[in-house]
Amino acid sequence: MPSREEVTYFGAGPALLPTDVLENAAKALLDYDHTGLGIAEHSHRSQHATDIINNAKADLASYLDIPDDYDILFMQGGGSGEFSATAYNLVGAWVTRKKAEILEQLGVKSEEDANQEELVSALKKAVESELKLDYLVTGSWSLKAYQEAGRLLGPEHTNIATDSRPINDGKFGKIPEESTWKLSKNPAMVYYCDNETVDGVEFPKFPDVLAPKADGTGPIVVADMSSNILSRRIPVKNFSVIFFGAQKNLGSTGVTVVVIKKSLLPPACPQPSPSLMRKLGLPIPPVVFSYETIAKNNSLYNTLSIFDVYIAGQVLKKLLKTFPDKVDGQQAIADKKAALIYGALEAHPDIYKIVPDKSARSRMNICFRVTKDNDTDKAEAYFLKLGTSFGLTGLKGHRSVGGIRASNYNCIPLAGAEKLVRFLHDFAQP
Ligand SMILES: O=C(O)C(=O)[C@H](O)COP(=O)(O)O
Ligand SMILES: N[C@@H](CCC(=O)O)C(=O)O
Repeated sequence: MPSREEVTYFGAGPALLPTDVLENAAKALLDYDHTGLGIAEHSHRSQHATDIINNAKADLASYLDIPDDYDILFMQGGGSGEFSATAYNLVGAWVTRKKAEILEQLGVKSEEDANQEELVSALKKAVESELKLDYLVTGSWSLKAYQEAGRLLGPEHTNIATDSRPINDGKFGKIPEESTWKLSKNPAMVYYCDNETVDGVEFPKFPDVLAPKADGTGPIVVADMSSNILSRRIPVKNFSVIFFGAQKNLGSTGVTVVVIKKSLLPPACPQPSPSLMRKLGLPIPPVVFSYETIAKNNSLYNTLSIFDVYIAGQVLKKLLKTFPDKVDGQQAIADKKAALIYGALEAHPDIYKIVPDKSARSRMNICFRVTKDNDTDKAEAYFLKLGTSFGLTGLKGHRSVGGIRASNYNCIPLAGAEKLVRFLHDFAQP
């Protein structure tokens, strides 16, 4: 049986966690902070829990330079839960904005003062003719998010603003030119997945076409950063919502983080009443997916896994200690590891074929095929077997696409990436 030190695990998530964090967490499971009670046993209503949440929020804000006009929520339900939550909450916010516009047109101050029939009828008309959610479909996860929105709202309210497959032989692997995107007029949100884990595609930078204008106005941008958060600097100000599951670059499976602009929360933007949404034929989020409920309760509307927040908090403390220049320091290492691995693959084009186009290659999930003697299946099976025997594990591609995938998350040490690079060169020898 190999020891922890002998294995470099390149799985796509859950992923490696720092050993010292796990050692401390193991102790905290038995006795948290000399209280004689483990961290998973303490009440989520205790001061300990509140401190853990507040410290993790502050450290995340510091590490990523998240401005004060954003809130940070810890939620449950994973990435898939957020596919639904973003659609529910952003549609609610759209209705709130539209309602304010209509009330102004009607010349009344508040919803109560309006003629209800008139208001509902005008809103219904707006929903039918204008309500759209835009999706940039560049891989399996953004496709799933788009499909979920269609399931919840009806496909007539969703718009694929761009789809990578038609420009790449029916497969994901490229990001279409921004000039070809068909964005809707004032959509409830423009949604994209910054890094597609399954397909190895990452946006090289924030899309220019979505950037706010000089006066600060611009589209409402929502991004899934589940698999590349904390690995590079992001222009937080350009986003209305950023979400990510913890289990790749932040911590253990069990919490999903939402970074949300406060202007989407009360008092600036309260969600419409359930009865209004029902009259409009629009869905109402389950209360645990309501951002305003979670924000109002500082992520403790219901029982949260404080143990998972604790681990995320410990990882953040470690990152802040390791990188005085915060996420820029981590970015330099992530980029270096990715460049080394891609370099080794490119050195043997007869054996390795990198799946995505060079312009959209992910630094986090390096997807490639292996062929020897014209036999890909045999070569990949042998690659995985041999890799495992050298302690290089978790390299199998996602079951939907096959191939090999080396996930280069934060916790893969440089030495681990270098070991993979040596293996790639050795394996390529005749
Ligand atoms: O993006 C990925 O990669 C993921 O693994 C998803 O965020 C996972 O989603 P859930 O399984 O948490 O729904
Ligand atoms: N993030 C993992 C999980 C996928 C899954 O749920 O199948 C991956 O992309 O491989």
